[in-house]
Amino acid sequence: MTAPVSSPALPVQLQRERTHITVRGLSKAFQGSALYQNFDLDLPEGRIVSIFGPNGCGKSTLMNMIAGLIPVDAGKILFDGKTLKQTVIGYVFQQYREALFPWMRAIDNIAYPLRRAGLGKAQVKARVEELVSEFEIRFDLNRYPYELSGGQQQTVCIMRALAPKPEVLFLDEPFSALDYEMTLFIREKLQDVYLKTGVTMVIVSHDLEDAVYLSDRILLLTRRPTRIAEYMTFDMPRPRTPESMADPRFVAAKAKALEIFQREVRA
Ligand SMILES: Nc1ncnc2c1ncn2[C@@H]1O[C@H](COP(=O)(O)OP(=O)(O)OP(=O)(O)O)[C@@H](O)[C@H]1O
Repeated sequence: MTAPVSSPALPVQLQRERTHITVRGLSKAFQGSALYQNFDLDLPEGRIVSIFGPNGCGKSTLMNMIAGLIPVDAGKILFDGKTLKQTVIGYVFQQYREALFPWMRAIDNIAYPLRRAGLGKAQVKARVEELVSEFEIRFDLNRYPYELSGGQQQTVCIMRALAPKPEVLFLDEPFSALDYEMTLFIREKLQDVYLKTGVTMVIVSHDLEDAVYLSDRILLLTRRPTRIAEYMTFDMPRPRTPESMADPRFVAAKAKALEIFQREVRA
């Protein structure tokens, strides 16, 4: 029997892996200095991939080129054979405080992309209610962003990004502005959403623990001009919990990633 492709609860090795995003011949330079030269990458469908590497190696630039926020100098990026314009994506910014519209209640922030896409009142309401139930929201979404905690604001950002049912969710350092308690909370929410929807996720991370915890694959980058140092697979079963961090498989994966990272930093 063949395992279904989109069943994130199954261990990765039991599932067939399909490529979702294909990056070919990507080049990018800033002020004449090459960051990426003829860079190739495949990102799997229905998986969580973290991007990790030395400071300034181009983690955010890579994700932002794939998400269409930064133009490429050369190269081709396709989503299941389609262009970015033909693909629904979601994006979660690092600075949640600046990402939400302060003049809109949380609920209107979440509904914003749906209204922009022209959905009717009833459809918007139904989708927002679905998200509220998926996220098991227990705070008042009629509040304005400034009335919410950092973790609640980041939750609203993630709900807004997921509202149009994106094929890919991009997250740029989603935990870096959060304290540890909130980091654990948001990680759990992201994992829940992933288990429920199987959405492909790409996460840029500064923190090795974050990079390993949620991921099926960890993309370790070199110093610039940036290449792939290693594209690790981490197939520890889900759901992962804070206790998973003491699991020998987690400890070993983190140690391996750290070793590669240190090698690259010293290179
Ligand atoms: N708009 C820009 N103009 C000039 N240089 C840029 C620009 N954007 C990024 N860079 C340079 O490109 C390199 C990669 O930047 P990027 O932010 O992608 O790296 P990063 O790995 O995400 O960094 P960090 O670890 O510091 O978050 C850095 O050296 C940065 O200074």
